[in-house]
Amino acid sequence: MMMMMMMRRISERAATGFSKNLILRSSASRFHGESLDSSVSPVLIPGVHVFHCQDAVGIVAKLSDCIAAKGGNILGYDVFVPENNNVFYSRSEFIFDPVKWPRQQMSEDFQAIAQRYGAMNSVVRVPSIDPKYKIALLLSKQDHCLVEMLHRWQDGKLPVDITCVISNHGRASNTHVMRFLERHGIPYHYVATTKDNKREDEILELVKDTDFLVLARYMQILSGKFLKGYGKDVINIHHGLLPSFKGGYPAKQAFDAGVKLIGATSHFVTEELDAGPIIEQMVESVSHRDNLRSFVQKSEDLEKKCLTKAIKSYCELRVLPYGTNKTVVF
Ligand SMILES: Nc1nc2c(c(=O)[nH]1)N[C@@H](CN(C=O)c1ccc(C(=O)N[C@@H](CCC(=O)O)C(=O)O)cc1)CN2
Repeated sequence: MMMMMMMRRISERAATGFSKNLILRSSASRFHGESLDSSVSPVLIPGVHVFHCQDAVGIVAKLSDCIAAKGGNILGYDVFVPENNNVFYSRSEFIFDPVKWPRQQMSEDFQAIAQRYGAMNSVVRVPSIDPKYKIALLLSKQDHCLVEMLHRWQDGKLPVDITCVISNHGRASNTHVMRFLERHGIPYHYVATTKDNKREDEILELVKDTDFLVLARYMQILSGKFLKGYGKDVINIHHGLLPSFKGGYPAKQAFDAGVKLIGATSHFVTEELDAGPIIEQMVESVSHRDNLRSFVQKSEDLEKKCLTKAIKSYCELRVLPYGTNKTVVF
């Protein structure tokens, strides 16, 4: 539900669009097919479109015609039509000339098809024109997930704007994390919580302008009131292979259970703890030679990779709600 609100919100924002016909050479490419005019070869930029509607004949044709009619060239096209379930999902990657297909017109063209098919989701993004997703990161005491996300963000692998970091634990200003945040102008908000006061209203105020939230080992259970008040997607990383070992200390639960596979799970946050739609999972073998310390270390390594992959997929419009508690991840 929340993710659909998020997708719809992005779609609304995209529709109000960015009509700047910027030609950004940094992420542009030259189409090496037959050029329409040998004197001027257009600078083409990438776009992504995801679509989810009731299944019907001709949707792919309609969507591909929409792109081709404006001179766009489809580079990749994923379609999913589950059996016994009359729905259609697609994700297309294309390049186009923003002079020939202005950003606002692109939104209107896809919106017209979405209306024709009564689409549940239709979201288009042009990464080099549209603003990056704004996110806030929430964490508690451990910061290995935060550090990984900051490093991936710094090397450009996470195309987001980190508006702030919020934690219910304070951190000394001379730590690596705090120095990094200060260097990059990312505010750190220490919001101490107690069992009786989770200070959710203050957190809501701090995150009101974000597009989605990331819980990077945030050890407080968010209330349904908070999730409804925020109204957009919240992504969590659980250092266990859900649905096994929900709740606290999953690595110890797994160790005590004598498992031979441990894992990490990134999922959407719902009111019920560790029960939201799964986005990404990663696993690693363990054996009798492992101890609790190596379980925890391996879990943390998986956790970091799983979370950043999930966030990247989400930003690339690869993740769509499917049924009541699943996802399609293209
Ligand atoms: N509404 C939701 N909130 C949160 C979710 C979620 O799925 N739905 N995920 C958690 C993260 N998490 C596991 O990944 C988790 C966090 C906290 C606990 C827990 O038992 N917390 C204790 C307090 C522990 C402490 O203060 O150190 C509690 O709240 O009583 C279990 C699992 C984030 N929030």
